[in-house]
Order: sequence, then structure tokens, then C-alpha cells
Amino acid sequence: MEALFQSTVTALLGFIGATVLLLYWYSTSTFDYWKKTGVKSLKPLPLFGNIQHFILHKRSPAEVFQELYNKFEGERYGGIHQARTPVLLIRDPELIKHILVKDFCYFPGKGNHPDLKGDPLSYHLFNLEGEQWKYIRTKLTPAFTPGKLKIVYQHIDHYSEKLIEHLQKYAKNNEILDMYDILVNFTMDATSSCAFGVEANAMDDKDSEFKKMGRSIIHANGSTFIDILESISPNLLKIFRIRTFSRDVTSFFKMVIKKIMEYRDQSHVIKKDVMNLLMLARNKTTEEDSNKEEPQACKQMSNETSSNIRDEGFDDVVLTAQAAMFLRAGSEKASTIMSFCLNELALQPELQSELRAEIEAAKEEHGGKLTYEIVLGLKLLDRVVSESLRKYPLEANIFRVCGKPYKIPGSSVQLQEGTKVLIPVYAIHHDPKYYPDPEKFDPNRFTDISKSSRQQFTYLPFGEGPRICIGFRYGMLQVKVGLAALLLHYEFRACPMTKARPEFNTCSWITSPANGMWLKIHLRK
Ligand code: HEM
Repeated sequence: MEALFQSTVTALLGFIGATVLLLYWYSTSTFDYWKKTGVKSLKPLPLFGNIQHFILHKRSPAEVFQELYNKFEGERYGGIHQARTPVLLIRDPELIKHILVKDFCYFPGKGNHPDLKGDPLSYHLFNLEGEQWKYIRTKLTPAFTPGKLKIVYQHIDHYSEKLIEHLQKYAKNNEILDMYDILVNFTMDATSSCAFGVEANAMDDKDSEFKKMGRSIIHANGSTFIDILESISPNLLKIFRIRTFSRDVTSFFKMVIKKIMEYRDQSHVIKKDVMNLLMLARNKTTEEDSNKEEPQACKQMSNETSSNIRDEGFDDVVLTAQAAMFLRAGSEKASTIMSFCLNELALQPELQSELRAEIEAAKEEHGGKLTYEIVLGLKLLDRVVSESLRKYPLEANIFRVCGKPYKIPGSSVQLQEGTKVLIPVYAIHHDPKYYPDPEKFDPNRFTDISKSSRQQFTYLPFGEGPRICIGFRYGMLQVKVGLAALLLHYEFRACPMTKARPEFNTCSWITSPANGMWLKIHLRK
């Protein structure tokens, strides 16, 4: 009996030992990659690579990659490991220009793995590559023309009035509020109305189903956990059937979008919104195909690709994924920027007064009404928002994957197909070489003179090149209209929970406040 017990224990220990050895070998088998490629690199740790603080959720992706960026001081680029995946971290703005714009055809994708069958909502523009990406990007681009944004302005303006009403009871009592939470509801209401003609009722109804599901989308997407598994092996997600979006959320959005489409098809309602564009694209019809001018170096590749694109339209599942992406980006991004802005303005009351005076003067000058053109023409507001995006870029890091062998200009290094490349936007925005005293919130960094004297490709809040953020004008409009309305009616002051440097969420790729944005609200004097 004892012998049997001993042999079982020995076998078990042998199995555990072999598994540990195998895991160790697997997690470190790529660690000589940068040495072989001739790139200076940092020593990685088994299992973690160079991002242990990120994997253990001790620091946000913004901070982790900033630390790594600083370790390559004086270099144009450096090799790191994200778990076992080799990643080239780029420091040189000129090389960034090549990767994002001039040599885009070598870096067309981001290395995400959308799964139409297993996780349908992950199949959205941000994650797509190749022909599908180009097709959907072309179809969605007309949603963001200035003409469309003028229509959208009315919706945002309407919901900003509702926001002002909603806050009144709190302002009368000078309450301390989590403005981040409140603003997510505001942007969700505005986005669902602008994009789908749906009343989400997120501000007024705390039990709104749309709000619950919309929030699940925000929290699911951008999760670092899934990315970590992917960087160990992309197959792990499929093997363990790990989804970014739960079945409940997926079914809910499929149902909502189906109902909207049925209603519009049957009643022949035509609204000039995102939903309409998606329905036209689904039906292989184009409203107005326009796209950003593409860089010369990539024209050839583009032409090759487009001659292969057949205008096949897409099915309802693909359409639903784009709609959910729009809701998520529209709700999450603008509210986060507005929260960071309000925090800075609460910490600098004089700047807040100056900005309010600018908005008030413009309103008075135009008969007491703000319009699309007036809001977009407010110079100080633009500088405050730009500085906020400098100090807190929401996409702290931009990824690309090398699609075919690429020789790094000005070096003899050849990157292999499949190599991951990282542009550490947050770190660049905080490099004193480009932004002296980087922790200081200073909107004067964005006067025309300052902007033109700064090195190109050192300000990347929306990315650059053919994959530049498709919704940035819409996002900026929401931010500016919302902030203008808030500042005209209320004053925001620091409270004991206000932090000069808010802590960042360590579980999301998006730079966002970890514990809300707590501010004291006052009625205007
Ligand atoms: C105003 C706040 C916003 C910020 C700071 C922001 C930031 C970014 C950045 C940095 C990228 C480029 C990522 C890369 O190159 O890998 C991006 C891409 C993208 N953004 Fe935004 N975004 C904002 C608002 C929006 C909105 C409102 C939408 C709604 C549609 C949106 C949809 C997208 C999509 C679909 C992409 C992928 C584009 C492509 O790959 O072709 N974004 N965004």
C-alpha cells in the first residue's frame, strides 16, 4: 500500500516537474529573438516578459510602457517581450511616421483576432484587417463628414440640456459627484440617439436595460486579461472559448439592432445616421463613398486590394458588431476626456473662469445661442481639450503587426512578418524633450506657434495614417458641446477625493480613472 502511495506521489511530482519545465521552456523560447535580430533589448522574465506590472494589474498600460520607453533613452527603438511575444517599442517620431503612414502597407493590421463565429461583437472595424477592414472603413467614413456632424450636433445639444437639468438638484446642494459616472450616461444617451435613433435613457433611468448592456460593452472591450492570453498564444482564446463580449450582451445587441432594422425597413423611415449607413452597406448600396487620401507608398497595395474587393455587402451580425463598437467608442471616449478636463479645470480655477468667459462671450455675441460652428471655433476650449488628450491619451499605446518583411529605414535590421510593433503614445506625450514639465497641464502648448514648432508625430491622441480614428470629429464634438454646456451653468471645484494625478485603471487598455472622478459641483454665481 505504502509502495503504491510512494509511486503515485513520485509520478505526480514527475508530472508537475515536467509541466513546469515545459511551461518554462515555452515561455522563454522566444527570448533570444531580439539578439538574433540585432536589436538592443531588455532582459525579460519567464512568463511575464517585460510587462510583469501590467500582467499583475499593478500598473496601467500607459505607465508600464512609459517605464520601458524611458529605459531606451537615446535609442530609436528597443526590443521588449509582452509575455513571450517579442514587441518592438518605437521611440523615433520619424520611424513612427513610416510605420503609421509612409509604409502603412507593411503594417496594415494590429494583430487582434476578431472571431465572427465565437465572439461576433469582436468583429468590428478596430480589430479588422485587409479587405474587410477597407470595405467597412470606406462604408462608414461618410458618417463623419461635417454635414453629418451638423445634424449630430442637434442631438448632442439636446442631451447636453438634459445633462444640465439632471445636475441641477446636486448643484443646489453643492454635492460631491462622480462626474465620470454621470458623463458616461450622458454620452451613452447622445450616442445611441445620434447613431441609432434609440432613447437609451441612461441619465434618467438607473435600471435602463440599454444602459446596463452598454456598460457591459464598455467594460468588456479593451480588457488586458484577454490581451495577455493572446500574447501567450492566440489559440488559447479559441481553445478555452474565451469571449470578449458575453452571450447576454451579444444577444441583446443582436435583438436591438434587428428591431431597429425591421422598423426602418417596414416603415421606410430614412434617418441620416450611422444605422442608415450600415444598412445601406449591408444592402450593397453606397451613399457617398469617400475616403482619406492614402499615402503614396501604399497606393499600389491599395489598388491591388481594391480590385479584389467585391461589393458583397455584409450580414446582420457584422452590422451589429459595428453598431456596438460605435456605441462603445462614443460613450466611453468622450466621457473619459470630459472627466479628465473637468478635473484639471477644478484644480486650476482661474483657467476654468477664463474658459467660461470665452464660452459666454461667444454665446452673447451670437444672440445667446451656441451653434456647431461657434463651439468648434472656441480657441481656448480647443486648447484645453487638446492638452487633456496630450496628458491623458486614451489609447496609451498603438499596436501594429508587420505584414511582410520590413527593413527599418536607416538600419540593417529586418523585421520578420508577424513581428509586433508598439508606439507608446503616453510615453511620447510625457517625454520632456517634446513637452517640457510634462505633468503640468498647460493649454498654451497648443497655440498655433507651439504646435508648428513641435516635432511631427509626437502628438498622437487619435493615431495617424489610414487607420487614424474614424470617429475623432464626432468624439471631439461631444466633448466640446458637453463641456461648454457644463461650464456655462456650473462651477467645478476640487474636493478631498480629487487627485492632482488621478490613478489610472490597471485592467483596461484605455487610459481612464480607476476610481471615478470626484468633484464638487456649484451653481454659477
Ligand atoms: C474622442 C475620443 C477618441 C479618441 C481619443 C480615440 C482614439 C483612437 C485612436 C488612438 C485610434 C487609433 C488606434 C490605432 O491606430 O491602432 C482610434 C481608432 C478608432 N476609433 Fe477612435 N477615438 C475616439 C473616439 C472615437 C469614436 C467616437 C468612435 C466612434 C465611431 C471611434 C471609433 C474608432 C474606430 C472604429 C477606430 C479604428 C479605425 C481603424 O482601424 O480603421 N473613436 N481611436
